[in-house]
Amino acid sequence: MDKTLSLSICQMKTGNDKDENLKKAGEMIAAAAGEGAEMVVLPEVFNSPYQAELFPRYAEPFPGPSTDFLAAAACKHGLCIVGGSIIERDSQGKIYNSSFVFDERGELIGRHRKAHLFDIDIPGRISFRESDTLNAGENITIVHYKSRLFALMICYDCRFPELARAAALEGAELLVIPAAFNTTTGPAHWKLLMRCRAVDNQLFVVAASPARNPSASYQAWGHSLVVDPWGDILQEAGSGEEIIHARLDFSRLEQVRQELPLLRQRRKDLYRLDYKAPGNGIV
Ligand SMILES: NC(=O)CCC(=O)C(=O)O
Repeated sequence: MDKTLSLSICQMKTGNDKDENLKKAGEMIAAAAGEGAEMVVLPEVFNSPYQAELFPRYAEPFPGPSTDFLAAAACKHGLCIVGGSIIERDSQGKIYNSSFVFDERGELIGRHRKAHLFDIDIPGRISFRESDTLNAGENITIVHYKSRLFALMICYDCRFPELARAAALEGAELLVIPAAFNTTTGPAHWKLLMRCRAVDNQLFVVAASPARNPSASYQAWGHSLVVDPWGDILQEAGSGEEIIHARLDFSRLEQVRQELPLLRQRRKDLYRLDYKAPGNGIV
């Protein structure tokens, strides 16, 4: 079995025009494919502005224009696309922040609805309430791809270590996290959290941010990252639009887990994590 996975993160600048956002994503996916990516990861809410009051206006069903676009792009370039996230409207009219994953045949292989909604209030700095317009997802999401298991989380989900630990206990070797931290919490916590999740669970972390857009109401932090199971940063973007590439070598994960066998050394007689059985989120 091939022990490597070549992946790219498209740190794209998003704006108000959905068609333009899809066009930009298409160009960046094509460029990543040209570099040999087997998996391409887009940022959180890659097709619309990240602005809670606008979510209902940009929401769309599955299947819909954005997921059709992702499936077609995956098929055209013969790679797996983790389609960042979009605002998904279900058949009852409820909306979610959802990530859809398509394999190289354009088949849906996973969907994660953001489980922890981003509701924060740091006076004078940033206030955001996803729960004013969004519903929370109810599942831990693990996706099979090329004999590997990866967990899907969306942005604020990464702050909840139990979610990542549950995924690791279920065999995930990679956390894929479409995200959009901001210029208040980003410099303080972005890299720290991504490295912590990697080190706690001895797995790869791939975190995809939008590029900074000075005219947006929400200033994304950027700095998309790939972290290895030792906590080393394999790649980091700046704040502007760019594509970063990394080759994940899963023999490194085996080595770290063998040399420092944390997952086996847990004291299950002292503590225990209960969680709902994960799935691929496809209903
Ligand atoms: N989109 C989000 O969930 C933002 C999360 C964030 O910025 C944080 O600090 O957490």
